[in-house]
Amino acid sequence: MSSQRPVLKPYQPLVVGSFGNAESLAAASIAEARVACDLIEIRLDLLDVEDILTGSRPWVHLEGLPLLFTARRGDEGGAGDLDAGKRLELLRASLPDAAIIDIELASVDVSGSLKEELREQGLSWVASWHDFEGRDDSFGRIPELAAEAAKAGASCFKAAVRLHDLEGLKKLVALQKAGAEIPLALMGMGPLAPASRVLCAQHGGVLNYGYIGNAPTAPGQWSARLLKEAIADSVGI
Ligand SMILES: O=C1C[C@@](O)(C(=O)O)C[C@@H](O)[C@@H]1O
Repeated sequence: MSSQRPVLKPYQPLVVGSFGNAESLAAASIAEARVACDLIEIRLDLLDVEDILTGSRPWVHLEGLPLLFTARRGDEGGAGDLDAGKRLELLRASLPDAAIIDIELASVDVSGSLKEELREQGLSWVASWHDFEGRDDSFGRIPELAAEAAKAGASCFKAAVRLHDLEGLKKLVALQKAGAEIPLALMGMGPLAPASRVLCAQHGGVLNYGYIGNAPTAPGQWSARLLKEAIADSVGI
């Protein structure tokens, strides 16, 4: 299976449906997923890693929707604290089914050989970055991190930042509106996450994450179906 590849363009907000556990992935139907999202994120770190490395493909029933594969590192919210070697092995195992790959900006240095394989296969990758604490300096860093992602060859820069107040929300939306040299996907986490996700989609956010099933993959995430409806109702207003 090699799924169709999404085209990332500002002002065409795509909704990404993610699964917080193996049960939610197993229970999802392609019909339900098509209603909820435009592409699916498979969080490899949240699944049975050894099974996947020995050939299991628990996402195969979702064939037909573009699949984005992520093997999240522990210090950016990943489960199991997988080392770089394991995360690379997981991503490699997913390549035949992948439409796009997620690599943390902080993992780019150890992902050289994978990046080379992606290039050979014409697969693009999203550079991601997370701040689960919501540090004061995060907003100021986003433009330089996006520039770094562009320089490393990413086709999109995605950052998720915990928001503490309305000022933070405004700063995040202003950054999304300003854009970057590559497509940008900003999103808040925490109680202000839902508001931030609709506003960022309205202001050019290309990838907008929600969950399918019974467990979010980030604090404050909407269900993908509701997020898709909210974005469809509000983009262009
Ligand atoms: O990087 C992201 C974004 C995310 O952290 C969110 O905030 O919705 C959810 C993760 O599953 C995904 O890999």
